[in-house]
Amino acid sequence: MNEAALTLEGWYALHDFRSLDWTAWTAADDEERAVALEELHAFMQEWGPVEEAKEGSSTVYSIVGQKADFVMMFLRESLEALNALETAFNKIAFAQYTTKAYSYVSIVELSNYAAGGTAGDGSDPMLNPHVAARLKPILPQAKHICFYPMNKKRELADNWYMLDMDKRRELMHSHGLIGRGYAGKVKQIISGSVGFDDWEWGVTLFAEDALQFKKLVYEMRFDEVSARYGEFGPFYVGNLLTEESFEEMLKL
Ligand code: VOV
Repeated sequence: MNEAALTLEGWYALHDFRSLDWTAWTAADDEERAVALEELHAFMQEWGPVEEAKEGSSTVYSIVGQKADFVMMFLRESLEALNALETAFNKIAFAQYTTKAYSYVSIVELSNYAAGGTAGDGSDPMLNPHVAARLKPILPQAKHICFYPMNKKRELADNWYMLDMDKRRELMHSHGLIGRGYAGKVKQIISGSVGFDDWEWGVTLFAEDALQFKKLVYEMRFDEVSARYGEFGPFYVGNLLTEESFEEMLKL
């Protein structure tokens, strides 16, 4: 049997994409809208204490284009906690003015291809602050988000899972080098979703300049890992929503 890469897992992730039902929102009266906004505010107010307690991280971005209107991204300790969050959202009055657009379930993942950092000596990798910060990341309040799911190909001629460990490590090294060229411009969170969702990984990118998403993803297309083995799902791109800008977006 071929050697699987060892993976470390951190927080579970839910990307919860919703669309606004503008017909229902505009048909509601001022009081109904006020109640909905108040409950949305209360829902979002709970995110801060969770982050302070280091039990997770949360953020919300608008989505540009027709695939969705906004995405709430949650990182939590367990699938139960993610489940409780989506149910809690569904119960608030504001949710009645939204429809479900898409969702993605995964877990923040680090593999041992780039050996440095991932402990192989039996010690608890979470004791390494760099590893801990990667696996349980506080989501940056970057202006833009880009999310897409992806697979590594399993075709007869091009099968990632049939490559030996040394070859995969070599290819991932080159992948990492391209990524490093975007240090300070793009922050990536890679989450594994084999057994959890329809693709093998979720890729979440954050940047102050959205153009850097295009530059990075394009450059990576020429790297063998992506050029030969990458398969990509739908792309979602959007803008950071604060409580204020979220309300502004909903103002009639
Ligand atoms: C923003 C920069 C950036 C940087 C620095 C970076 C580096 C690295 C390193 C060092 C490693 C290996 C160790 C680990 O961390 O697991 C990875 C791992 C991974 N990556 Fe990456 N990646 C980036 C960015 C980055 C992008 C933009 C994509 C999407 C690919 C594209 O074509 O659209 C991606 C994908 C992945 C995936 C799916 C994995 C897991 C592969 C597996 O088979 O297990 N990644 N990645």
